[in-house]
Order: sequence, then C-alpha cells, then structure tokens
Amino acid sequence: MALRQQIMNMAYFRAKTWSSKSMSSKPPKSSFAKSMKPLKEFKRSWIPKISVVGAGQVGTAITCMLLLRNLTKNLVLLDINYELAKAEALDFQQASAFLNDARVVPCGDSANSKNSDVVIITAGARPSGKDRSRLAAMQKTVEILKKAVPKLVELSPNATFIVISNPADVMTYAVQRIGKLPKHRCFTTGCHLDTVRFRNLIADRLRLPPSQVHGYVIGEHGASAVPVWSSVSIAGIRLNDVVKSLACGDDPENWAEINGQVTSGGLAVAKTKGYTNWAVALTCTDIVQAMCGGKGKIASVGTDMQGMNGIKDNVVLSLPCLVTAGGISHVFELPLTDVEQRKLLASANVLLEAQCSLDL
Ligand SMILES: NC(=O)c1ccc[n+]([C@@H]2O[C@H](COP(=O)([O-])OP(=O)(O)OC[C@H]3O[C@@H](n4cnc5c(N)ncnc54)[C@H](O)[C@@H]3O)[C@@H](O)[C@H]2O)c1
Repeated sequence: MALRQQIMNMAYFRAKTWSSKSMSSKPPKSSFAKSMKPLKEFKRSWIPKISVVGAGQVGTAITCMLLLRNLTKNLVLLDINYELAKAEALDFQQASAFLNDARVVPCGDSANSKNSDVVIITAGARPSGKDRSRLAAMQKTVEILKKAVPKLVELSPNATFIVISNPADVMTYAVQRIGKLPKHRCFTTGCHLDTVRFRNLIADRLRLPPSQVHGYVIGEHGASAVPVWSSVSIAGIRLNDVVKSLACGDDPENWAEINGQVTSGGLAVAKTKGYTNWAVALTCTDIVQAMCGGKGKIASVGTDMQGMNGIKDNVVLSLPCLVTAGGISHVFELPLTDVEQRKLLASANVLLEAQCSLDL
C-alpha cells in the first residue's frame, strides 16, 4: 500500500477513535501527532457529557454504573473535596480500558463540567444524629445547593438536571428555584427507586421475576410514599382482581406489610452500611439510559406536579412520567382509588410544608 494511503487510513482510524473517546480535539502531546492528519469534513458524533456532582458513596456508585453501561465516555466527577474527586476519578481512569475507553475527569470548582448534557446532583448532607429522617438533613443540603447550582447552570445552560440528594423531592424544588430550571429538565429519580423495591417485594411473595411485576409507588420519596396497589399487574392480570382486600380492609394475606417495607427499604440497608448507594445508582442509571439510550421509559420520577392528579400547588413529587432525551415529556395521571387519592394529597401536603420551610 502506498505510504500516502497508509497515512490516510491511520488518520481515519484515529479520527473515529476521537469521536468516541476524547473530550477535547487537541492532538496528543507526542511527536506521533505528526502521523495523525485531521479530516476537516469529519463530524464528531454525539456522546453525552455527564457531570456527577458529589464524589461520595452515591456519586461514585452512579459513576461506576454509567461507565459500565457505556452511557458516556465523557464523565466529570465533581466534589468540593477536590482531592477526593481526583482520587476517585483516577481510580476509574486507570481501568479505562475495561470501561470502553471512557475518560473520567475530576473537578473541584465546576469548570470542567462546562457544556454537560446531564448533571446529576448527589452532593448533600447525609441523614445523621438522632433524627435520621431525610427532612432533617434538608437545610444543610440546601446551603450546599445554593453554592453549587448557579455555577453549574451557568456552565451547562441546556443540561438536564437529575437530583438525587435527599430529601430528593424538596431538593429538586430547591434546584428548580435556585437554578431557574424548567420542570421537565430538572427532576428527581424520586419514587422510581421505591417502585423497584415495591415490585421486588411483590415478586418475592409470588415467586416471580421482579421485572414481570408492574406497578408504581407515587408521591414523596420517603415516609408518605403511596404504593398504588390498584395498578399492580402481572402478565396483564390485575393483582387486585384476584386478591381481594389487597393491602386494605382485613387483608388476610397481609400485603399491607409491603407498604412499610417499601418506605423503610433504605433504612434497612443504611442501618448496617451507614448509607445506601447501589440501588439508587442503578435507579439513576436506568433513567439516564432512558434519556441517552434513545428508547425513553415510563418511570415514577418527581417534578413540579401542579395540575396533575388533583394537586393544586407547585409541589415536587413522583408520578409516572415518560422520560426521554430532553427530560420529562409527559406525566401520566393514574386512575387512583379514593384511598390512594387521599394518600397522594396527604403526601403532597407533607412535601409542600417542607418546601415552604426552606430558606432559599
Ligand atoms: N434519592 C435517593 O434515592 C437517594 C438514595 C441514597 C442517598 N441519597 C442521598 O444522596 C446524597 C449523597 O449521599 P452519599 O452517601 O454519597 O453522601 P457522601 O457524604 O458520601 O457524599 C456527599 C459528597 O458531596 C460532597 N459535597 C458537599 N458539598 C459539595 C459541593 N458544594 N459541591 C460538590 N460536592 C459537594 C462531599 O464532599 C461528599 O463527598 C445524600 O443526600 C443522600 O441522602 C439519595
């Protein structure tokens, strides 16, 4: 093969490699760069840039899942503790060859997060001390968000923001207000996690694969969450049509036990570990996959639901939503029983009260 052709082939090969790997189009720092001739016509294919804010237990678990699922090659790990972000990023970067050549960049002051497509916020104070409720850690996390969010929005004005920091619904409200972000482009994974717990617990009783059990938990990602028993179905069979008094009335099979297990699922893990991370990381990754994988997904995620299912106020809570590339495109109003509707409105009131108590 003529030398010229060989060089052209090499340049083409390298150009393809850049398209899927590098965060910058700068040539490598080596004399080898002379053998890499850029082709002007080449257009970089779209690869989402994702910033994970907070390099703690949750942020690193999310990073791990996103990379393993090959959802990005440009990941920025941001923490106010820059040394921690650097160490965690380096730990991933060293294994880049096993992560589809992804690049993980640490960041301490948001700068590297510029032009992110997705920003995932996990920075926050963990529930601690005697009162381990999510609401207790609230104002401390708001103060963190007040510092972090304006800069993140300024640097990535078109990004979709996913809020994980607890209490997730109230913190989403805070991020929407602080960042002046529209509700479709700033939401929380919310009850998507409670929903998978719910499905898992039902599947366990029925000895079926959890993926074959359908249903939703709605409302607060927390104590007032509402498992929607009336919508649970398996293979097209509504559970409520077969099991009478399902989680209500005399409830001879004690299905109501599951309600408590759904809302205390996180505490059951945190009691021993001190935190939870894997389930929420998988939940968040599932949502990012819906957005970046091109398929979309209906999931119980949380945003400002004013006008939905009888909710009158601007309150952030979870209802089934269609999540697609640009965020939430539709909200589904579930047909609820009177009891479920009352519980949803009670959950909205709990959250509204928490929202109103914020010092934003
Ligand atoms: N939504 C959910 O389902 C869910 C599940 C589990 C945990 N959480 C929440 O996720 C949050 C993180 O949990 P964790 O276990 O990773 O906590 P963690 O303490 O391990 O990590 C939090 C990280 O945030 C960083 N941080 C603090 N201020 C920052 C700032 N201004 N900018 C950047 N980084 C900053 C800290 O340095 C720390 O590394 C908590 O609020 C927790 O309650 C939510």
